Amino acid sequence: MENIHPFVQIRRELHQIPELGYQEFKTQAYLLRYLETLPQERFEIKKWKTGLFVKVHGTSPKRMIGYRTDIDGLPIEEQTGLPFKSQHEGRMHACGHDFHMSIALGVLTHIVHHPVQEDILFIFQPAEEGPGGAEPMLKSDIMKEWKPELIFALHIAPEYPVGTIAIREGLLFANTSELFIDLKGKGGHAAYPHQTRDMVVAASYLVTQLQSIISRNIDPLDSAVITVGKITGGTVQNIIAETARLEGTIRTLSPEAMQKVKQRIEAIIKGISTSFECEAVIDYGAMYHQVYNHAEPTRDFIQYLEKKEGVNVFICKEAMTGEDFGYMLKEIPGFMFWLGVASPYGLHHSMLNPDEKAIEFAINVVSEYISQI
Ligand SMILES: CC(=O)N[C@@H](CCC[C@H](N)C(=O)O)C(=O)O
Repeated sequence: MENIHPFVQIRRELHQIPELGYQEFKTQAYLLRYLETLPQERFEIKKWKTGLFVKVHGTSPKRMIGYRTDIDGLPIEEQTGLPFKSQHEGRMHACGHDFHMSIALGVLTHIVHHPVQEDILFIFQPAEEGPGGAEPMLKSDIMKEWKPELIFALHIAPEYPVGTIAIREGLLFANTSELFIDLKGKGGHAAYPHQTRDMVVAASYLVTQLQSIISRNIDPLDSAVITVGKITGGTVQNIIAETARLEGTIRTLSPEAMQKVKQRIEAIIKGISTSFECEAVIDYGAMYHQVYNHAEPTRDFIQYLEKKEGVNVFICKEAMTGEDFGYMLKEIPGFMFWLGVASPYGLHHSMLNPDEKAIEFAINVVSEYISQI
């Protein structure tokens, strides 16, 4: 029989029950059940919506250190065919939050059994993929009372091998904003387009015009992304569509570029509604502040990693991914890093299959880092 590492087993169990933001009821119950198996006098738990705060007591605390993990899954139908694949139809841990949680539980367990001087606050945060849990958790009464002086988090990185930690001082992840555009024209018979205002055609022009913002309005030495991930519209093949909806996301390397992109989107939408005689409504949904690693704690962490055997530290470029952990770093000094998990398929892919050896590696690296702070 295969000898499975206990936190790999936990990852596999969590992998089977992915839930969307603020619906993480089974996940929260799973985490609580696990915490019941540990010596209760060593920590305090406070529930926050579908998330949790767990404060592990230090031996003679002078400050509190925060370690945050996200807990939600994505609306993706898993295609890995793994024996422990998602049991929730149309839901998948395709961004590694199952890894993040099992690593956090592994570190928490280590700290419970090997007490450290400082109080350690484990933050199990819902809704990272949207609509965002970090900002409201930060503003909660619990975090006013339990406010760490240093905070950090990790994210799995399919493109790096196990053993690699990628990090940089300053900007790590982009500013993000969701983007929803509803178009309303006039439907009708497919054979009489002149009597209608076709929103499939309007939406098609709109998608290509949006891309011109990136190529013509953003400084080529700066960077921005507009991705339209979903288009819906119309009812059947021989009826002209009265409505269409675009769902997407905007990514920029600076808050200023985000403002510029939004101004241009609004100008383009005005043009579309004039030329296609339609109504157009924009909703920006959830916005995430950039993830900006503070210099001193990042340098300290890199120095710690460089001394540690078996760790390959890679100073990476910034990425256009978003993370609402950026809100926590806006208020509290700290950092985020990428953890190599060597998967041929990337984040948000239905075949994502990270190498589970990264779990034990990360538990060891993070536990030891906390122990030596
Ligand atoms: C690490 C990661 O993949 N994060 C997500 C965050 C999504 C924020 C929001 N729903 C948006 O799409 O703007 C990402 O897609 O980068």
